[in-house]
Amino acid sequence: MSGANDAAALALEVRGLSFAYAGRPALDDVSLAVAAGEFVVLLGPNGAGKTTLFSLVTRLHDRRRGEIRIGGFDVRRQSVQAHGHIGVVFQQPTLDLDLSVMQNLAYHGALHGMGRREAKARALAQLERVGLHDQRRTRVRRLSGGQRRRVEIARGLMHEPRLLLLDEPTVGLDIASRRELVAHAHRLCTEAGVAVLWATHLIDEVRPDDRVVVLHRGRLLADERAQSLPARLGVDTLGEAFDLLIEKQEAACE
Ligand SMILES: Nc1ncnc2c1ncn2[C@@H]1O[C@H](COP(=O)(O)OP(=O)(O)OP(=O)(O)O)[C@@H](O)[C@H]1O
Repeated sequence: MSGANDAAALALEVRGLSFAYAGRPALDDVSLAVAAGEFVVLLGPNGAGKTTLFSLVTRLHDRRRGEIRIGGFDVRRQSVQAHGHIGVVFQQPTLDLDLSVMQNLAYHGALHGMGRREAKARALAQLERVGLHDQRRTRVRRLSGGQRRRVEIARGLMHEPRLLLLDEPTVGLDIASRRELVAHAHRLCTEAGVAVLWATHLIDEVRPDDRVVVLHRGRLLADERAQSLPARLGVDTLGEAFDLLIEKQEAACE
């Protein structure tokens, strides 16, 4: 199939990506690949460029340098195929609070060209997966923050994407809800084969086995297993390793 080249095994491939807001660089020569079914943490402090990267992958912004492929498809030249393979949970919640859970999901299904019956079946399946089947008739306004996030994940998976992007999905949630959401995202990879790129600034969301990609001031500073990073940098914890990488980058920019 055209576009499904050697990179087809990769859910996401970003090569040499650079982007600036009105001349101010936000991403500088970023390259990164996420394999099918892989869980990757994109770790960076506020302003690192995480949301900008997601905006370029989803084509909210397009004036950039570099290459982006989703499931082997180029996001510019094969936009329909590429974006058919992607689900997104944005940093800012985007559910309609006055509609029920099911109505929100049905709306998403219609946007993706699903018939009503198909949309309903897919929505119910995803709600079952996130444990919100019983809440399907509840207005979103009445759900907790954690439940709303899970509705957004269910919505993002209705069209069965190969890649799910989550941009700081735990903002505003309590510790138990955060932990549950992280566990859920890992299950999506192992049980459903979805590749997940999880953007966060919170070190405690990273598990030792996770591959962690550190981004700061638009540059990739590390890309390796979380457990190997501290030893490589001669420190004890991932938090210290993260601080050290940021300090070095700050010093280099001065
Ligand atoms: N619309 C915009 N116009 C101008 N500059 C922007 C815009 N959006 C982001 N920036 C700048 O680009 C840089 C990267 O921001 P971005 O939002 O991508 O970072 P982030 O890692 O997602 O941060 P956060 O965790 O705070 O969301 C920052 O310096 C930010 O000020």
